[in-house]
Amino acid sequence: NTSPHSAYMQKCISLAEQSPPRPTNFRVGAILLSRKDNDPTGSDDKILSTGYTMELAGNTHAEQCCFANFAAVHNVAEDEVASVLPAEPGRKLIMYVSMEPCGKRLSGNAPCVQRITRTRTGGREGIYKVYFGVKEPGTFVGASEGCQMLTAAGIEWEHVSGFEKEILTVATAGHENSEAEVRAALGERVTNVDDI
Ligand SMILES: Nc1nc(=O)c(N)c(NC[C@H](O)[C@H](O)[C@H](O)COP(=O)(O)O)[nH]1
Ligand SMILES: [Zn+2]
Repeated sequence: NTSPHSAYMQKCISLAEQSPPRPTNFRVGAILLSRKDNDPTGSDDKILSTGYTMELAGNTHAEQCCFANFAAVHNVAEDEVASVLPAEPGRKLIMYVSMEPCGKRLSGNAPCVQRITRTRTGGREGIYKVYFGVKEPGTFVGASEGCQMLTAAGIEWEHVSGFEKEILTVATAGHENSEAEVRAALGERVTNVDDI
């Protein structure tokens, strides 16, 4: 039985490729889905929403757009998305993102970890686990703390390896010296995922 992670990571990369290149952020893609418990191949997955950086007007992140798109379909604002996310017994909400959700944003806008954590308000289970393809490089905020913040919020996360170079190349396409940045980020990649 094959794991579905690689296929979803490749889908996140194709989503990220739709993002307009900018020197001031990363091009990222995100998928929100509902997965049946004990379904390791994701054979019964239900895709709920997708998003990519700047898909929606303004300085928007992939995860933010993913939530906003779902919220819009259910006639609520993005910050109310928790109230319309499905909460079905025997199923979990899972997010795939090409890059580690941000814990801080230079713009000061709400970071995506906060948006993910917010899905758990009102006693709702919300997002259960986040899969990402690469840690956020230090370009904008230095050492990223997204996954530590997810852990602190009781949200599981997992690094899906094998796509780092591709994800970083897409993410930094609008940057001054994308190649050097990718090389540096790959160099700074921790050898032991547990050190992430
Ligand atoms: N996970 C993630 N998804 C995105 O869609 C995106 N653009 C980033 N990027 C993280 C980076 O840290 C911020 O883009 C900079 O900190 C600038 O902040 P703004 O984006 O202007 O709020 N990270
Ligand atoms: Zn973000």
